Amino acid sequence: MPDMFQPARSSESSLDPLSVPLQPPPNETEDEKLARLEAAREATRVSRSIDAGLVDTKKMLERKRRAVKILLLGQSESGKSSVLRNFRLAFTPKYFESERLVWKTVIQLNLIGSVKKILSVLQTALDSESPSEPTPLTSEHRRRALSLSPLLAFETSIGQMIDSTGSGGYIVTVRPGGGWKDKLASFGRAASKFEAHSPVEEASQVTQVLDACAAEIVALWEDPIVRDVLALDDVHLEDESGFFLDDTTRIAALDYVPTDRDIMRARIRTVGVEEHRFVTESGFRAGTEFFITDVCGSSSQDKKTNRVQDSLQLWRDIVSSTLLAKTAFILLFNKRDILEAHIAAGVMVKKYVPSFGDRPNDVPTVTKCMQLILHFRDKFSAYHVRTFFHLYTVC
Ligand SMILES: Nc1nc2c(ncn2[C@@H]2O[C@H](COP(=O)(O)OP(=O)(O)OP(=O)(O)O)[C@@H](O)[C@H]2O)c(=O)[nH]1
Ligand SMILES: [Mg+2]
Repeated sequence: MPDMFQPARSSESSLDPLSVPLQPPPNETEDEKLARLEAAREATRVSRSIDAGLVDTKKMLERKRRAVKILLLGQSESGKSSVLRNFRLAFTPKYFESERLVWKTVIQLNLIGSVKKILSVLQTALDSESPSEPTPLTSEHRRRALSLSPLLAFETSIGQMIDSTGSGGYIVTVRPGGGWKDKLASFGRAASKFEAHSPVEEASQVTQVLDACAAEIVALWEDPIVRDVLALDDVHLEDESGFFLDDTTRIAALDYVPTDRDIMRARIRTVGVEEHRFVTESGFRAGTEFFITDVCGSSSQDKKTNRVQDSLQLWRDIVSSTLLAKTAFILLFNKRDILEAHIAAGVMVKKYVPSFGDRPNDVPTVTKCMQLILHFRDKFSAYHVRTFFHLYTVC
């Protein structure tokens, strides 16, 4: 038996070290030989596919290096995913069109979510009724709530189908990745034949039940007693995102197809991080490759902190990051239409931004006066010198 601890002889040391284990064993049978050769072929195939994967990865990284990369940041509900949606409408219209039916289901779910919220407030009011505190709700309200209850089951079943995380309260919340869109796409697709309990059948049922319930939903939402009960509970659905109750008749129609505007107003909460890669189909520099990363936003747990302060804090955190020292920033002052509506309703900006002071409380002053921008810019330039754009937008 050879001594394994003896140094190899010089003639052996020049051998390829792999050649020894790869040599056929002595007394190899024909079957063993075939198996060995097959294993070698398989190993070569795997090795080549790894090489091809490495080449693809290298190409992808090179493409990514040259592509436009955008990271969307902002607090929850600030409109990050809407910016992405707007972007796709403008620069990848064919893709946007292909997703229209996906958004139909999201909008239907938004509408059902609002109904669910109203019914929950009414239920609480009915449950807490006492002789000393009678509720203005009547047996007719009970009947209406009962007649609308089948709608709520759809929210659960569609949520399960798209693997909704369910943590968004009345808002659809999906896991990262496009999986939910693929499921909703098959869900919303029209089909002449469908299997029992298939997504298509369920989609058709949601549309039919919504159509059948439309008059009841409209009556519920337009009922002054219901509005009073909601207001007493400080529930203002019309100020919430994904609000479609004023459009019930149109959305619940059997032949409803969402408009671009509807799609922009739809609300679905992002969780985790999603990277979207696409090549622009039209517009400025068509053919440009983009990687846009959309992340879930967070909101301050402190209810006393208003959203402007929350955004400012987030902005400070971002601009002070040394990792982003050389990154160009685009600061979007979106939801300009909401600002206009709030100012028209008499909301005083200085209540939320004390440094706004006693300037005229009108839209041109708020948007044009650079107080907010300068505030942001000061915070911005205090840390680093880099490219900075700001835009006012409406989704
Ligand atoms: N009126 C109005 N609504 C807007 C505008 N931009 C966004 N929204 C609405 O605001 C809601 C929230 O927008 P999203 O894009 O889902 O917000 P997000 O930042 O992605 O939120 P998370 O995914 O929770 O982090 C949606 O219902 C949008 O339709 C705007 O300019 N005007
Ligand atoms: Mg989002």
